[in-house]
Amino acid sequence: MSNASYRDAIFSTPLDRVARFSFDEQVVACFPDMIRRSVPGYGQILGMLSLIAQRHLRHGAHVYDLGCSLGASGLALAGALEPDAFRYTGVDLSPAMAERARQTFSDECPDYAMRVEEADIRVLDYSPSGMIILNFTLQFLPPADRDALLKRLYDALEPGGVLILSEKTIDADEQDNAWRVERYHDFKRANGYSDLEISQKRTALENVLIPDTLDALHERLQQAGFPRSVTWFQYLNFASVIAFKEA
Ligand SMILES: C[S@@+](CC[C@H](N)C(=O)[O-])C[C@H]1O[C@@H](n2cnc3c(N)ncnc32)[C@H](O)[C@@H]1O
Ligand SMILES: O=C(O)C(=O)C[C@]1(C(=O)O)C=C[C@@H](O)C=C1
Repeated sequence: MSNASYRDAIFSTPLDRVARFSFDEQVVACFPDMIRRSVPGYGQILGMLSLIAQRHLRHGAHVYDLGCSLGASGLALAGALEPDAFRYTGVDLSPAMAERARQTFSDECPDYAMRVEEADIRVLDYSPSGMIILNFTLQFLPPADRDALLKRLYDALEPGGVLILSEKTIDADEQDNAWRVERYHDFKRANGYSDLEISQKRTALENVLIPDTLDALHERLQQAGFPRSVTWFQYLNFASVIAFKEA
């Protein structure tokens, strides 16, 4: 597959039937553009990952990036840390994503220990890790599967390890939620998406991306065993949380 990246125009023409959103070849081909124009603060979240790693990661520790897509988090870490500072495993269920992430790492950071596994993160046999990144992935799992996964990740973390959980969120208050969603649509319009694209993408994501409230995310983390979790980033209906395992 080519490593070229295209502008996201998937929902730009009227579709008779909008199919359920999936991470297929068409999405892979424009994913960097799609996520940058669709997730408020995406670049800032990536930039902060390496600063968090510098503070919390033991030298040479293992890092998981679950639902790694094209490996943007891994590239951000490799861009800021020395090759012996960490070992990285990206995991993605989409064959097209995993294949391209693998290619990107061998092209862009051949001196770093970067692996990509094509697997379902719900059934993976986890190795001990110092840091686990779940960037906009938990939201795509059926809600009933989320607590069990977080518990397994807590168990896989070494003492003092951290989990970074970034998600699209929903507000419990209907009026607050409506305001955030409307401003999010303004954000998308300002990034060049038309009303048609916004509306068809919304339909495609229905029952595929099921957001939790920020409170529910903290609750899930606590249930999983984490004694402490902190919201370190929020921009409209997108947020990132860090959860700490006891040292
Ligand atoms: C929004 S993308 C993640 C973006 C990526 N973390 C980043 O920062 O660029 C969600 C990814 O999760 C993957 N995914 C969804 N369900 C999965 C599962 N059960 N196991 C592994 N990967 C999964 C999808 O294939 C997709 O690539
Ligand atoms: O476009 C949207 O409405 C989104 O929710 C953005 C979002 C996400 O949050 O994961 C949805 C699908 C793509 O993976 C990229 C970004």
